[in-house]
Amino acid sequence: NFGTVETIPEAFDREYLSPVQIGTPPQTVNLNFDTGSADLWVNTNETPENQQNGQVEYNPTLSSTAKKMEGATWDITYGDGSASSGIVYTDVVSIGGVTVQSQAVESAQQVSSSFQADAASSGLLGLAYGTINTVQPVQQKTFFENAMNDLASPLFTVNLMKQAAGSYDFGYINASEYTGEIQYTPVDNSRGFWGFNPSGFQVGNSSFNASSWYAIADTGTSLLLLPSGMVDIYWSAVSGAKFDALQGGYTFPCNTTLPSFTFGVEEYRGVIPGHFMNYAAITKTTCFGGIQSSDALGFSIFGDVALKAQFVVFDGGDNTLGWANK
Ligand SMILES: CCNC(=O)c1c(-c2ccccc2)csc1NC(=O)CNCCc1c[nH]c2ccccc12
Repeated sequence: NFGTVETIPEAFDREYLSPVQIGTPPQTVNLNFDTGSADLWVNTNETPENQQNGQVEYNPTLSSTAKKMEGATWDITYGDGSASSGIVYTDVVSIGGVTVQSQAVESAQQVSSSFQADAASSGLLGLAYGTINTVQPVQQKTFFENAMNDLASPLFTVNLMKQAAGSYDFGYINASEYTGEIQYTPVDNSRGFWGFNPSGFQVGNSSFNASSWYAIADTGTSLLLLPSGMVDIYWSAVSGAKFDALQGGYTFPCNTTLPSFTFGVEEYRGVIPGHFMNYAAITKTTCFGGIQSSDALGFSIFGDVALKAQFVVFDGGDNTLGWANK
């Protein structure tokens, strides 16, 4: 079978939320689909009231198909320092008509401040490899891993848009969502991520700089995080841009016209329009850049700033990533 679900951007395209049905009768919660992690966790009736800000909850006691996974716990800390933890149920989970009968649904008994403040998001739905799922003592599979063998094709596609509704498709490739040919490239999943090797980069209409490095395709990270050498070259082409240690990255005058950023995947060239690199206004006149350094991380992250310019196929059958412009 196959299915599609819309995904809606929050302010600044900071994150994208999609409706998910959990339990019997179905309870719909809006979750952040995250190809950079592998836990499906959600605010529930067990989440402390003082750690919530109006989020819609999943209540397993109201679901006839919910089963507590005795003795199971989860505890996740993301690179930005945010964290959550709790206990585990299994229940029926459906996305866009694709149903998994027994999906591990992780109930949050603790969420850190950035999640507490995020009123629109009821949690995350991990789409990375289950090898980094945090449930103990028995590690759990992601929704996609559980659904994969029943899908027409063992893949899902990501079509994020700038300040507009996009979609996650499961089990099929919708040719109307991209232009040209899809460039497939092998995935390095040794760290549990959808890792790949870009082949170089280009700022605006300048020459292409061939280079090979390791990056991950991560819908759960907002920005495009790249080696500082590339980031410095990009921002040196923007008059008035500067590294602002207080803001923790490059800022630039909001009224500047920004150059595009092109990345290579083998022979393919993915183009990110210049205006995608304006992440958010800090003041009336100063804006924060969408391209920032990944040096502190040790690897690059193609987050939403890059992904919203592309149509990306996440193929769990042959462990490849497919890239196309749109
Ligand atoms: C900024 C979020 N991204 C990360 O922390 C991250 C890092 C990472 C590692 C070190 C320093 C900064 C980032 C590596 S892979 C990676 N990707 C993920 O961890 C993907 N999941 C992010 C979930 C997430 C963390 N904080 C949020 C706040 C709002 C919505 C979603 C989130």
